[in-house]
Amino acid sequence: TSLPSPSVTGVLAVQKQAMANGAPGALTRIDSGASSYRIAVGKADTAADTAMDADRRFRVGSVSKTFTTVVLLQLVAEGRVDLDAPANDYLPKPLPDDRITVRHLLSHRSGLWDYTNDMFYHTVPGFEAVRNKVFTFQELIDLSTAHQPTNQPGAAYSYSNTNFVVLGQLIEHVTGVPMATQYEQRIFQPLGLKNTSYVHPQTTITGSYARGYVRDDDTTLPLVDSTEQTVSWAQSAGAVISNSADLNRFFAAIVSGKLVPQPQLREMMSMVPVNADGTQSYGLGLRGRKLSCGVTVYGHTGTVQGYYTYAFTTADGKRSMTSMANTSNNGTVNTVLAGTLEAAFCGVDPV
Ligand SMILES: C[C@@H](NC(=O)[C@@H](C)NC(=O)CCCC[C@H](NC(=O)C[NH3+])C(=O)[O-])C(=O)O
Repeated sequence: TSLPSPSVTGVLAVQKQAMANGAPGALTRIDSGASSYRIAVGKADTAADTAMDADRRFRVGSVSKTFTTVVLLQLVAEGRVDLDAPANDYLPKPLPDDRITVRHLLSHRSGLWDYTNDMFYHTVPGFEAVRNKVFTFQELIDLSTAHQPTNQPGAAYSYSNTNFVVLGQLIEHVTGVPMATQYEQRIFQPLGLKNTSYVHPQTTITGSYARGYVRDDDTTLPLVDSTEQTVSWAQSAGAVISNSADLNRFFAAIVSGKLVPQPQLREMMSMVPVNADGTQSYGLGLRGRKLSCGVTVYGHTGTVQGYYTYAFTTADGKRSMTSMANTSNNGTVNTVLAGTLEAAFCGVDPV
């Protein structure tokens, strides 16, 4: 199916609206066949008054979950992990419920409590308390299992960072190889993702990058520069650094079968609706969004202190889009930024 041409004016309008609602800057890159569009507004560094540009690196937050999923599904294809086996078969310390399977973790159906609900109840104090901390996977899992589950295993979709922290621990326990090496050898190097890295627990972003600014719960206070942090509170659930070109290439490679063999890709892209009107769905470490022009795009969103990300591609990988606004704890900006999907894939110009 041929898509409408991307609307550059539509992307620009959405990015300006994001700035009007408090984002210091925003960027979008669209790759469509042989054409690339790079659109940026505002500032990458407000103190230095540096302009944003679409090639800058940033923290991708939960888009990291798809990187972790690719590693896991490669292990499934290698016969080293069974999707429907109890996760406890592969963990150093058992989860409280033996009925939680690997698939439950990948599809956010385990019921494991999301420890970030407590950790970031107060946004800036919560962030300041952990920004230089280094956690083990087990410490994060223990924070979660101190709470009752949100649902019986498999009974409901309940998004939780804990699921992908458990998957990081599972991958390291099964292979004896750290996540950083897994990402590097199985994804970054084979795809030539030169602007993508996993430097946990280092706090700095190398190369050309955008600084991120988290908004205080008291919105009258100035934004807090949240660029330097370990992201140890998320790790395999949110600590990857990348840029728009690399994320576009990553998602196009996934749906084109370049990273995950067909049998596992089919599992990954078996989407379950997660909202009332069915426009949003979740597969295995993958979000689906049905847009106004009838096309469904596949990818992931990300929220980490200072950065909102949308990274999606068409089912055939022929058109990909990544957009980022360098603020967070600002629901309006997050919602407004989703408009880049309509502009990029449906040619919608909101003005
Ligand atoms: C939802 C998103 N999830 C992620 O990207 C994961 C890694 N991030 C979170 O769970 C949010 C952590 C708090 C952010 C903080 N918020 C607060 O502290 C709220 N009190 C902030 O906005 O910076 C996704 O999957 O798309």
